Amino acid sequence: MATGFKSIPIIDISPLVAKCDDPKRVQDPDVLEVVGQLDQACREAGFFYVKGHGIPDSLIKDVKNVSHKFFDLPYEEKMKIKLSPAAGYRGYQRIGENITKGIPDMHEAIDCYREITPGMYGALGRVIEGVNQWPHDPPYIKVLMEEYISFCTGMHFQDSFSLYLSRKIVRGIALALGGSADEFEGERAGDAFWVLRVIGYPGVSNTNGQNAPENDIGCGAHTDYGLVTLVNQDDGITALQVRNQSGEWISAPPIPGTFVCNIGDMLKIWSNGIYDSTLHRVINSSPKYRVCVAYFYEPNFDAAVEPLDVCKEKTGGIKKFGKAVYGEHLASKLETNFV
Ligand SMILES: N=C(N)NCCCC[C@H](N)C(=O)O
Ligand SMILES: O=C(O)CCC(=O)C(=O)O
Ligand SMILES: [Fe+2]
Repeated sequence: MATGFKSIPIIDISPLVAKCDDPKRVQDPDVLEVVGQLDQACREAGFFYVKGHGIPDSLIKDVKNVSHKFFDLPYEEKMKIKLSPAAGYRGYQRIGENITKGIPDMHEAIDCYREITPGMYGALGRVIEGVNQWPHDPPYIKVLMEEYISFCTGMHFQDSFSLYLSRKIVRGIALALGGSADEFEGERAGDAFWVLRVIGYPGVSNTNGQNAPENDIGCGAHTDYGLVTLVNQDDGITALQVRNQSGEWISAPPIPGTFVCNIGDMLKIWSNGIYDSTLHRVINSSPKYRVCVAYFYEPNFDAAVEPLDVCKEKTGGIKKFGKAVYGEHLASKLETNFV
């Protein structure tokens, strides 16, 4: 549950990154220290910064630079990869196209999802079947984003997984909940779905006069849908805000070299509400155009999600949530996000 937190903690996860596959990790004091910090941050804010994550700083910067280059292109150029239901909701959405609680968001974006081939998940997967639409300009955007996705999700390297940042964080969270490290492997998230949103938020001076926005909300208050989100935001602009239990909006300013990490709806269910998917929103009140590359690490597309026994025991033995299917949750969001 989000408490009255006033700031968002910073966690150096390097011991977890280095040792999370070591069977002796549960006796390692450095790993246990990180696990304790994760537990506290997830209980109090549902948000934390991660440093010591191992993703090269140059790549973190390059994906933002290439995103700026894309959003700088003329509207007609960007519309060549227009998102549509027929394209599996993949591609470019113009400013105001994404709707949050009935209000158009003042952002533009490229939405990408892990590829779903026809029939892969039967009727459940149909809405999102398709391949990602990448622009031809800037030419290297596809390669760069795919490399970035590999670092976040995992890469097969000589028969074993390596560099899988999200999976490592989720392993730490599984231990923090009192479960085994592989609680979110197998049928739960062993074949994780993912989402990448390349997002652009106009600055206030860019939208004066004729293009005056209908509102100043870059992205309205929402929760994320899956397990954990890794937010890679532009340096120098404070725009992301997180709501605490007193209803105050706490800023999450960019801290160079870190990601902002937050809990999604499926982890709220699995944890039986011990961790909450905290409401957040984006308001870019700076004159500068802001980009954010948000990576969402999700359960298996067809995962049936219900409170873990270990979490139920900790919360009085009562299930606070019924069963949800991740793919259904995503589909219901897509229906209301794009009308
Ligand atoms: N895949 C994720 N999590 N996307 C987050 C988008 C949040 C805005 C959306 N209109 C909404 O209301 O959810
Ligand atoms: O732009 C940001 O900092 C966060 C974006 C976000 O919350 C989202 O896309 O779900
Ligand atoms: Fe979000």
